[in-house]
Amino acid sequence: MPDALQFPIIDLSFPDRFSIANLIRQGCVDHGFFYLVNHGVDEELISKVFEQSSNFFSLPIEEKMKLVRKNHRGYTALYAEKLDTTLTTEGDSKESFYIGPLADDLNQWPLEEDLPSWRSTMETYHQKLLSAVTKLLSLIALSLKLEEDFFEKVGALIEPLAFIRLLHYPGDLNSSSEEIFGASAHSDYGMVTLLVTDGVPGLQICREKSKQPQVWEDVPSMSGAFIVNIGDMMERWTNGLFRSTLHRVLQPRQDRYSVAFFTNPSKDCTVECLESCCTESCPLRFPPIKAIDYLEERLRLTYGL
Ligand SMILES: O=C(O)CCC(=O)C(=O)O
Ligand SMILES: [Fe+2]
Repeated sequence: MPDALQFPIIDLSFPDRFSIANLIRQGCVDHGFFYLVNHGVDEELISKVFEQSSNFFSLPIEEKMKLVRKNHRGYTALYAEKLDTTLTTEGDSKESFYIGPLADDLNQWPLEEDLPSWRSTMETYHQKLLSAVTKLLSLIALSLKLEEDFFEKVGALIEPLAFIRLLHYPGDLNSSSEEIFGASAHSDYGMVTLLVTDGVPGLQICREKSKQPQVWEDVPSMSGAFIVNIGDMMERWTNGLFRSTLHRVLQPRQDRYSVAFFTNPSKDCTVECLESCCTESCPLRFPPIKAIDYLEERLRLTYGL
């Protein structure tokens, strides 16, 4: 058995930004994962989000299906999504709910009389997370020896395509198939993801995607911390220097809830290899691509649209 994973702990309030940036670099190069503490998002708000998430998933399926996913917002039922597109089995044993950018009016919301304060809780969470991610991205820019406002300057943060995903993995499914996962193996598509779980284990990473047999290691959750992981678009920007690590969630034996916050660049932002990351010994791996084109292609593959 490999030793338990130890990711760096990044303290967003730490005054020495350069030493924090170095630690971020280490986390992103070695694992593509780190923990984030003192992120400015209240415990109380996080608890409210979990409570409201459980309120929604407890509704009868007919009610949930009224908000079925459209424009990548709303409800996705159990087995309806398969993150590992190579698997031939039925989909992942989770249900989820997406809430996208607040400004464009595409979100779907439960009625206020059914779930009071649901919408306002999620909107507050979206705003708070976006502000934490914006601070984090300035440190990520420093960690890449760029100016702190690099991601603003390239237009990634004009109207970032940021999504909350509420997740529920039912614990009572008793599936006999070993091929069914809560969330099958995947990497995230965007720049960074901030994840918080209810502490029920299940998340695992595979650090060497192409090594066979694959080695999967448990990711412990840390109370009060976000688990942060690098997504594919950041991997493309850094020509693979920062890893977008394969991860999955095992089917839990008890109910498991988590909340992911995916940050993708604004739709017209071009994701192209940083000059400092393309060298003779590390030639260009990914051509430039517009964020929206990349995201839509990945969603098409996942949802088979
Ligand atoms: O629920 C988790 O712990 C991870 C979820 C995840 O990886 C995802 O939604 O992309
Ligand atoms: Fe993920």
